[in-house]
Amino acid sequence: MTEPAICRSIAALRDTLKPARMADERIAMVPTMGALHEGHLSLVRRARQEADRVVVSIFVNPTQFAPTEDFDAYPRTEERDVELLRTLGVEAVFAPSVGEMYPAGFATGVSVGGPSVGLESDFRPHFFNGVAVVVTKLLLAALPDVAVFGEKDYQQLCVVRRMALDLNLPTRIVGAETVREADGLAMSSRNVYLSPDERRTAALIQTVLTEAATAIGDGGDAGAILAAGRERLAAAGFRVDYLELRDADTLAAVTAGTASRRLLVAAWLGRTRLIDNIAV
Ligand SMILES: Nc1ncnc2c1ncn2[C@@H]1O[C@H](COP(=O)(O)OP(=O)(O)OP(=O)(O)O)[C@@H](O)[C@H]1O
Ligand SMILES: CC(C)(CO)[C@@H](O)C(=O)[O-]
Ligand code: BAL
Repeated sequence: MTEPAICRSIAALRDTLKPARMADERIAMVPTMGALHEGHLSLVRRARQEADRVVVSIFVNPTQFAPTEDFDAYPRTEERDVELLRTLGVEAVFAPSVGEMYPAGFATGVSVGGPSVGLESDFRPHFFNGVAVVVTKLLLAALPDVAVFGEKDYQQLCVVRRMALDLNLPTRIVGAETVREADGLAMSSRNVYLSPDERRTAALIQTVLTEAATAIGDGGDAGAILAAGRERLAAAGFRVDYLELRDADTLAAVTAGTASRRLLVAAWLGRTRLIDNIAV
């Protein structure tokens, strides 16, 4: 059991990490919005394999939520989160206030093109600007050697990779596999919004993804397969934002030269928006 240092300020985080840095130890960061589940914990375990010290950030970032979205309702369970992290040997938990991250008069943006175009951006146009600015700030606060992000948020992972490359950030970005419930539903902090009925239906997302990925991989007509997938989800009560096939590296449209493909989905079940993806 390690007692993680709870750092509320960037200065406190840097002080906490200083001895490790002076000793030339490797530092890994896992950025989260808290309400931790097994998916997050798998990222922490991965981070521990990659480095000597692990810092986990817990920050519900207001700039990636639209005014109509669930910033206020987003689950906040810091005490329980720290309890879970205690068992995993985490050096520091960075849990700043909004004021610490966004001082009065904050006026700077980070805007990423390329993989942020389309998909999530068509439905959450503010989202990647908010993610890009906060991830930049988190990485500059901790200056980790490695940062671990989940493939569950596949487009976010691609955007962060692009940004780290373009801005010469001194952090290697590592993607970690999606952790799923027994019925295949991707773990997500927002799954707690689902009613028992919706929770049962939610597993259909993974079924549709795997069946469509297999059919497309076998050479089927992607357009027809995706249309059938959208219809199947709609018939079960989902409101589908997108179910699309993209280049797995750039997230551009698939062409004859595309080396690897990824199928990505976002769909609403009642008031809960679920996302998932799969390699094809
Ligand atoms: N099931 C999962 N498997 C692996 N990584 C995950 C999983 N769920 C989330 N992550 C990763 O954890 C990090 C923090 O994500 P976040 O705190 O937003 O959790 P979340 O469960 O995705 O919540 P939300 O419901 O807000 O999408 C991200 O890199 C995200 O991709
Ligand atoms: C990367 C992140 C922590 C930035 O707020 C968030 O988008 C998330 O939890 O995936
Ligand atoms: N998991 C990504 C954070 C968000 O949806 O706001």
